[in-house]
Amino acid sequence: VSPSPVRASGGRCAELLEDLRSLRSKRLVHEWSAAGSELTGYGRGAPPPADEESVILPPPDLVSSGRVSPRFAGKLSPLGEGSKKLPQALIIGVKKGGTRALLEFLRVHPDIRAVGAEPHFFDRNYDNGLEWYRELMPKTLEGQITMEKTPSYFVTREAPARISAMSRDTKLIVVVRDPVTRAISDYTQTLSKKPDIPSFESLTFKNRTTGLIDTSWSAIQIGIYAKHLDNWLQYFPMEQILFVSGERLISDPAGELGRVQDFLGLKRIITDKHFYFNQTKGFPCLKKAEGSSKPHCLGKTKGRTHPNIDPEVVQRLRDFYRPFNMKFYQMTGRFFGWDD
Ligand SMILES: Nc1ncnc2c1ncn2[C@@H]1O[C@H](COP(=O)(O)OS(=O)(=O)O)[C@@H](OP(=O)(O)O)[C@H]1O
Repeated sequence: VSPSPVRASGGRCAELLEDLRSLRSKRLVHEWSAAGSELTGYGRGAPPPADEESVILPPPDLVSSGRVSPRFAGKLSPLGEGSKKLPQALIIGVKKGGTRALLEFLRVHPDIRAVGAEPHFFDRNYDNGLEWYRELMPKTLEGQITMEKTPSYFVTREAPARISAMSRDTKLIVVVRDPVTRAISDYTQTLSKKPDIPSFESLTFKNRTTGLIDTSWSAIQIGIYAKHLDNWLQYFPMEQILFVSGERLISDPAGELGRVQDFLGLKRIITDKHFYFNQTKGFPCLKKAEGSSKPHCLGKTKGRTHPNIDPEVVQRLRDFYRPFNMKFYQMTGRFFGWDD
């Protein structure tokens, strides 16, 4: 399924609407199994690759005319009441940090309404305009928070200014994960789509003999969190950014969700009662997913087995990231424990 928007024109509308209907039902099937999202333009010097889930954006002209069913935007209130609002909170990153898990867990909260797919508005689709973006949102009632997640925002240079122009009060959430594991996870995702890419070890180095790391490789670049955060701090105060530990989101999901609910000013409704540890999956899962009474784990693209990486290369990467991690702990006032 192509992640790029399709444009409708004149007489082709009915046909396109039909296509969209079928694409949307595919998206719904894929929502939790999250099969989509794979990387394009992967390579040295290329911008950080796409990482979205199964993204199917409705065509801008259909969205603005209000003719597209709001199903893209997630659940409606039972009577279809409320109005679409621009998001007050965003999960901006990081890619492979655990952003899908966080969003799906948050959606259990009755005061949160979220878009299922990644809109990529503040990076790829900004030219479509804020009205286009607002149309993608689910309807909310008074007091409910509208959210979306697009992990590439964290590394998009223009994103802080654009989000601040939408609203200086936007609350930002970043799920961070050990940058070395994150890089391997990122590589694993690419490898699953393109089995012929070079080894992780060879992509890591500019020059293996001198041990010079290739920081232009997006898998490495994304993990220099302190550098990216600097860019956000030009536009947002630290109090408006919450950092969620990707590791703790797995070992103590209720604990991290407690912090997120506090940050969003919500009652702590999501608690340890909502989770169980699924032995087969090896991850926490929801006892009941939003709008369902059945247990739910994330799909098979979440929690993949990583290939074994040469331990010397892993160590070299640990040494590379250490000073950036220290800086990041200092900036955020939170110790994430990646360098023990
Ligand atoms: N509960 C639960 N279930 C399954 N997976 C979980 C969960 N919590 C966190 N994770 C971790 O989320 C990692 C994928 O991160 P993202 O969802 O941010 O990826 S993406 O950027 O949207 O592609 C994914 O990375 P990999 O393990 O490398 O596949 C998981 O480790």
